[in-house]
Amino acid sequence: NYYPWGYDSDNGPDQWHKNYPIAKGRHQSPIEINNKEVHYDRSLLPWFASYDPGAAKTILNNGKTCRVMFDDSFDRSVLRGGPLPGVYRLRQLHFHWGSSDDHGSEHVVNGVRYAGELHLLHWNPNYSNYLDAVRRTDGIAVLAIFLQVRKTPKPEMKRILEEINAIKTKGKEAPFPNFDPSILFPKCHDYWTYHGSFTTPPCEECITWIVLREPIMVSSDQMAKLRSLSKNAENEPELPLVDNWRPTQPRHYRMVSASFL
Ligand SMILES: CCCCNCc1ccc(S(N)(=O)=O)cc1
Ligand SMILES: [Zn+2]
Repeated sequence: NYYPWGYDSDNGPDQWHKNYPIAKGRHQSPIEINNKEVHYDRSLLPWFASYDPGAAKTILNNGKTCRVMFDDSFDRSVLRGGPLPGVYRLRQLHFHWGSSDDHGSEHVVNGVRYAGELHLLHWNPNYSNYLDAVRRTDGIAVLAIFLQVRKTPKPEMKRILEEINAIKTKGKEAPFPNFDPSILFPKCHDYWTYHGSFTTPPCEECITWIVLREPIMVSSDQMAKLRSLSKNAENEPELPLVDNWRPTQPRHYRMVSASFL
């Protein structure tokens, strides 16, 4: 009998491999990024995002995260440069967060956990579609940005957090027009990059990760807003949608390159 994966003890990250064997692969994400093991690669180029605000479509609570979907029917919003061989199309963005401000990110930097992590997912249009791209080692690129709690809220997060009330429960979706996610980027574009996987089932190892060194500052109230989402459907008992992060996975001699000294 089918039992959906999740983040609880009976269906959480330690159980995923039973239905998704790739979860025990050698190129899994997230990982711990330690300065001592990072390789400075001076050949790494800067990355560039050219996003069309008109590509933003809807915002959804899928019971696992809060996700904004974009029109990826052509090269309308793209990421290029950095470690990427060409342009990759923006398909969606989503978040991972904790049950309190002291944890919630998926990647961990020198032992530091952040309150959350924003993922912008892009796919390689050399492949016929997204599902084809997820079967390729160079199919997907995810730009990851840490959320750090400080007194000052990030005004650019307001637009997303205002929509939370419309998507409180699993399956709820609302229109989300005219949004350019690059307003969420930090000033500094320094990054680490390595080859890894989806951090949720099916855990395919198809992702070029681009993890920004500089976190964006959000307020504790803004994190509380994310935590006000529920993972249950409307007519079910309320279950808070929190701690939707996967613990770090073995690095297995993978090279983590840094674009900065
Ligand atoms: C075949 C279906 C592929 C899974 N598509 C959802 C998805 C997107 C992004 C991430 S993450 N957290 O690695 O960025 C996980 C799962
Ligand atoms: Zn993610």
